[in-house]
Amino acid sequence: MSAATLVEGEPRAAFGHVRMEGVSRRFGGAVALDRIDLRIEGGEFLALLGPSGCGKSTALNCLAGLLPLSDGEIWLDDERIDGLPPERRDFGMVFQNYALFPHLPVRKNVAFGLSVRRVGKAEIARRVDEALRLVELSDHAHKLPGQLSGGQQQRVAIARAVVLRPRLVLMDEPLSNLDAKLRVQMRTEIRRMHQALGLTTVYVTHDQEEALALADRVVVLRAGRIEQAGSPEEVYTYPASTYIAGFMGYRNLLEMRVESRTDGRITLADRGLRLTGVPQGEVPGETAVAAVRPEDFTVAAGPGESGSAGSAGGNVLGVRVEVSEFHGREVAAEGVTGDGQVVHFRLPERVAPGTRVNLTVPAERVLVFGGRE
Ligand SMILES: Nc1ncnc2c1ncn2[C@@H]1O[C@H](COP(=O)(O)OP(=O)(O)OP(=O)(O)O)[C@@H](O)[C@H]1O
Repeated sequence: MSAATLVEGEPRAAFGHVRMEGVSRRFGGAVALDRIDLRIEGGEFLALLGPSGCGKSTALNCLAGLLPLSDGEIWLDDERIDGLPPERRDFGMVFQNYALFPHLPVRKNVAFGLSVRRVGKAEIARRVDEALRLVELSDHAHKLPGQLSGGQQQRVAIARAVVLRPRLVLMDEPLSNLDAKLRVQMRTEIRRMHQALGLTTVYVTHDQEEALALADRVVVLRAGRIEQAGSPEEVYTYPASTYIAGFMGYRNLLEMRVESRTDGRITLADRGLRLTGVPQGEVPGETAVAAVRPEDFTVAAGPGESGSAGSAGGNVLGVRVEVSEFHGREVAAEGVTGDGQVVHFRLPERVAPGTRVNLTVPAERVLVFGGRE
């Protein structure tokens, strides 16, 4: 199989791990990365996730050697590498803008790095053939980049990086210029290729779905610091803060007064709403934030009042539907409580604005955080 022969005779990961230790990067007075400690295991697929400006690209560029560090060190096993120029790190980069040579055909674009490294002609031909087969572009080898679609160009960029058998592949939002359908297709291809080649990969994205789908481990950055790191399942199920919860689909972040605490549960009340949920860590203050995913609300059958015990053994909220949007398999809805609190939820079908519904959500699906951060 082409994917296997591309790394024939080589270990799946050419090192044990890469470590960033206390890495900071400042631009003038602005701190883009603030004392990052991160260990990337050989063979793993790690996603750096966060909103625009949180420091993702800076972290990647520091790893690549394109940006010098303001503080800290980068190690590859026992070798300190932060002083090495990019070409001596032996890492491959894939950017969102492909950065292909427009005047060179696909084949020469992919061969370029090998020619620079003075690899023999026969060896170049063999490895380029394999890389093109891997990204399913063998039939397009003689075209110029301008004659290819965006997705095909991005596949050339990926082939060009992996053909060098880099120790680490660094990808900076490689799919962000593609349309939604192609993005999902390419995502699967990148995952498949990682499974076949086992190349250690660091992948920067602001798209939580992409990070969760691709990565073995997700590292969420906030203002230059690591806010949470864990498997996709961990970060999705147990977000460490309201910031992460907001990223992981907890669209309802309701700041409310703490009313009572009983063993393992906490009840919040405000604006005609009462919600009982599970505290996430310490919740010491008089106010807290209840985080609920829209899809965790279900529409209750009978009439009820906000705060009464629902059949789900949890919470009941009465809301007036303001907007309901058809999304194919489901209807996304926005409603308000009697006291004007906006709530996002799902409906089985579209309803007229003004319709009153009762929503229930079990207490286990309500995460309570110590405050909006
Ligand atoms: N060359 C630079 N000069 C000055 N400030 C910079 C420079 N590069 C980045 N920054 C600042 O550092 C911070 C982090 O930027 P970075 O590009 O790493 O964020 P990002 O998370 O990758 O964002 P995006 O998703 O928008 O690319 C931002 O506040 C940014 O304005």
